[in-house]
Amino acid sequence: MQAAQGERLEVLLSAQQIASRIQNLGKRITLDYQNKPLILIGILKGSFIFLADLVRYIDLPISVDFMALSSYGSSTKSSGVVRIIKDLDHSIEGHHVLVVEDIVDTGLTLNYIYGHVKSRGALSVKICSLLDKPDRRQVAVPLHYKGFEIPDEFVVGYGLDVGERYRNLPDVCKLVRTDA
Ligand SMILES: O=P(O)(O)OC[C@H]1O[C@H](OP(=O)(O)OP(=O)(O)O)[C@H](O)[C@@H]1O
Ligand SMILES: Nc1nc2[nH]cnc2c(=O)[nH]1
Repeated sequence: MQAAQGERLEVLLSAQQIASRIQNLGKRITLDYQNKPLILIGILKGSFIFLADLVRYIDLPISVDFMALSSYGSSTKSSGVVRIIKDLDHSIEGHHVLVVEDIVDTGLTLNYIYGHVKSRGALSVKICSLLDKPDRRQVAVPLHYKGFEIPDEFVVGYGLDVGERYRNLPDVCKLVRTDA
C-alpha cells in the first residue's frame, strides 16, 4: 500500500512473521484452556484483525465478545481515565476470560480493562497482546500471551491506525514522517 504524502512506511513485522507467531500463540492457548469455558474479549478497534486470525488457531469451543473505550484525546488517555462506550454483550460469570489487544503501550488502557473485567465474576482473566512496547509503560500490566516486543516507535497496520488510516496493511510498519 502506498503511504500518504509526507509519510513513509517501514516494515517492522511482516505478515508472514505475524502469522507464524499467531499460530504459535493459538496452539499454546489451546493447550492451556483444555476443558475450560473460554471467552475472548477483543478491544475495539485495533484488535479486530489479530482476534480474527487468533481464533482460527484456537481449537476449542470458545465464544467472542467485544469492548470499546472512549479516547477523548491524549490528555484524557494519559491520565488513565477512560470510559467504556461498548460494554460486554454477555455475562462472563463462570467463564475464563482472555482479553485480546493489539498493543500495550503505557498500559493505561489494559490496566483499566483488566480491573473492570476482573470485577465481573470470571473464573480467571488473562491478557493476550500482539505487540508490547515496554519502554513506554506507565503502569504494570500482566501480559500472559505476547506476540512481539517492539521498540518505542509509532506503528501502523494489521489493525493499528493513525487517524483511522492503515488498519488494513498486512504488515506492522513503522510510520515515518518525511515532511518534518
Ligand atoms: O497502553 P496504552 O497507552 O493505553 O495504549 C494502547 C491502546 O491504544 C490503542 O487504542 P486506540 O485508543 O488507538 O484505539 P483503537 O484501538 O480504536 O485504534 C490500542 O489499541 C490500545 O487499546
Ligand atoms: N497505531 C498505534 N496506536 C498506538 N497506541 C499506542 N501505541 C501505538 C502505536 O504505536 N501505534
